Amino acid sequence: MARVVLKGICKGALSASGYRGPALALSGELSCLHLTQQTTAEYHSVSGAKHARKDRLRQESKSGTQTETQCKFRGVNVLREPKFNKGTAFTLKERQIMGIHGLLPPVVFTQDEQVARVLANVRNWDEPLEQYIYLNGLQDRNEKLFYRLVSDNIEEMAPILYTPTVGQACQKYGFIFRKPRGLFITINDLGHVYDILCNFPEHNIKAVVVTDGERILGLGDLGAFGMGIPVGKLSLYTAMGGIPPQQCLPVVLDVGTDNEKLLTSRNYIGLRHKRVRGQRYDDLIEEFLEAVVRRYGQNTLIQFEDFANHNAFRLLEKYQNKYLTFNDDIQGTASVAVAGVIAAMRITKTKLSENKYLFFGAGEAAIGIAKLLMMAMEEEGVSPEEAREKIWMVDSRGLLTVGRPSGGISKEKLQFAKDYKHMPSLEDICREIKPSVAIGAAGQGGRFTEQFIKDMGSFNERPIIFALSNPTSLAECTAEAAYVHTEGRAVFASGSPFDPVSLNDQVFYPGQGNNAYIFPGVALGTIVAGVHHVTDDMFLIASKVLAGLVTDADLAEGRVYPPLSTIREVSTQLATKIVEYAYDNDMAATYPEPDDKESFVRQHQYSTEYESFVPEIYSWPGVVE
Ligand SMILES: NC(=O)C1=CN([C@@H]2O[C@H](COP(=O)(O)OP(=O)(O)OC[C@H]3O[C@@H](n4cnc5c(N)ncnc54)[C@H](OP(=O)(O)O)[C@@H]3O)[C@@H](O)[C@H]2O)C=CC1
Ligand SMILES: CC(=O)C(=O)O
Ligand SMILES: [Mg+2]
Repeated sequence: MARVVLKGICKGALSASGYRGPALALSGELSCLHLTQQTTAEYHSVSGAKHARKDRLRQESKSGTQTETQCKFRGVNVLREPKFNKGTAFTLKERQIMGIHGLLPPVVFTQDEQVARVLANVRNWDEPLEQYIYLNGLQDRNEKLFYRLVSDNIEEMAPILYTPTVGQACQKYGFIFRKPRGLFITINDLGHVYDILCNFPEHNIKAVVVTDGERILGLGDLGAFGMGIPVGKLSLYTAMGGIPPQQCLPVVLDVGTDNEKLLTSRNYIGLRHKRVRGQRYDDLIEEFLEAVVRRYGQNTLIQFEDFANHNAFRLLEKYQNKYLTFNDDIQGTASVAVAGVIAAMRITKTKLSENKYLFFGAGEAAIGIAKLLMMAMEEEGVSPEEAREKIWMVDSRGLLTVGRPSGGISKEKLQFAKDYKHMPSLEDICREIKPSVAIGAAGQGGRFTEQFIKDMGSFNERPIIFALSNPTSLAECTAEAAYVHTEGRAVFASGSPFDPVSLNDQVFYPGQGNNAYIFPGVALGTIVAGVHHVTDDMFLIASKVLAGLVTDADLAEGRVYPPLSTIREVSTQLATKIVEYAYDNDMAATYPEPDDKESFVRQHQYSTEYESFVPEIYSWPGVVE
């Protein structure tokens, strides 16, 4: 059996310089030591002894830039492992070397040809949910092809993998469940959470998205079915932000559900009891966070997603300075909405502080937006009191007022409560306040009625109307309604995508005011810089960068966000600014500080290009194939 010490192993991936890795058997027991091209994608921040060892190993190798992945798969297992499988794109030589010759049809396709085929397949399905299932299957078979398809066709794929279809997928998660993805950690696992994390096959996790499933989009408590959300968000981490999929971990914390329909459904896949609340719930959260840090290091980003209001705010307050964590529904949403408003100011030619804001909804999204708006207004030079005065909020009981007759008011709401008469009707409030900006985030579909929109149009030359609730069915109004009832004068954005609207020979392109414009970039920036915690400043920076990327041509078409097709570049720019901010403010733990932050960010991004599995030895002089 021929054994060689390889200098370079992966054709095209390694220069032949200086590698002193393990010997590679070239005969029957071939184990392919595969060095990926995510060269500097390992972080120098401390993330456990194991990773420190890897870092040392890497520094010792002269190239100093190679990540190594021990690929123990050969034979049919190569085809079964989505991160290595190339399907019909394996070359003849690779098929022979890896013992898969004959297991595939003889044709060898390029990745481009494969993309054309899978795209046609997606389009062949009539129903978005069928397309979702097909895409999940592809992700489970051939990860690079999946991400290439999604990244190259993001405007078409995002509504399938994300809102609105992901909402439908969550509602039917038990029915469409094929193969597990991520970790299901239950309240019964208290005391053993770390052990469960150790069961996850990937070891270099940098980003966790976690939900307890209690407020999935605007669809309410979906319990363990909520897993579709972390899975979908993390697909966007990769497709939109370029964070490698092997560094991403979706988690559902299953503490039960209060959704009676699910509790009695045969298809329900979670714990069949009411939600556990109180101390045991808090213990699970605490143990989970500690276990993540113990397993993957302090600089692991943990995104809280779709927790119910009563937990979201208090958990954010409790943990935001202790862990590298943020709440996407509060902070990510705030950032994208404020970006949209900043961009819209170029249309209305006003300052933020010259506007009056009416929020329909006073929950995570609305309060988060209002607080960030205040920060942005204060940067314009107004006092906190003056900024606060501009903000009016409506919840399920009507206008937020200090003197509410019963039930009190939460501390988050109190800061925006007005000393004003009780007013229950949104339309009446709108007519009384005469806002220039209306932001819907109440999960109550259609509540921006024709009258409401017309009223907004009567007070303002260019009314700003954001219907941010998800999924589409819960949007406060459609794009068409916003444009039609204002004769095309509305500046409109929505949380879920709407098609362009033609009106009087003009086409309007509604913006998608969704936190997906923010979380992939902010996550990428915080991870690569190795920051200890995420600050509100970072979200305001992200707002300003995002708004700055909106061109005059975008605005002329009615867009207050850059086209989604540019999202990878948007995320890269966001991440670059976050990295710059982190170094400028002594928050970065990744050393040495890179001179060129943008290329530093780009070096960490995932490539969907297939790599060769042909050991470089085959190109050495004198080696007979
Ligand atoms: N576009 C985006 O990126 C995002 C969109 N969202 C969407 O925003 C919506 C709300 O999410 P979130 O803020 O987290 O949820 P919360 O549960 O925290 O807040 C919902 C708010 O809506 C209010 N509300 C409910 N029913 C009514 C009603 N009939 N009239 C007036 N107000 C009402 C609630 O009032 P009360 O306080 O009295 O209960 C509460 O203040 C969801 O649809 C979600 O999908 C969320 C995050 C991101
Ligand atoms: C977009 C999002 O995070 C939500 O609707 O909850
Ligand atoms: Mg959410």
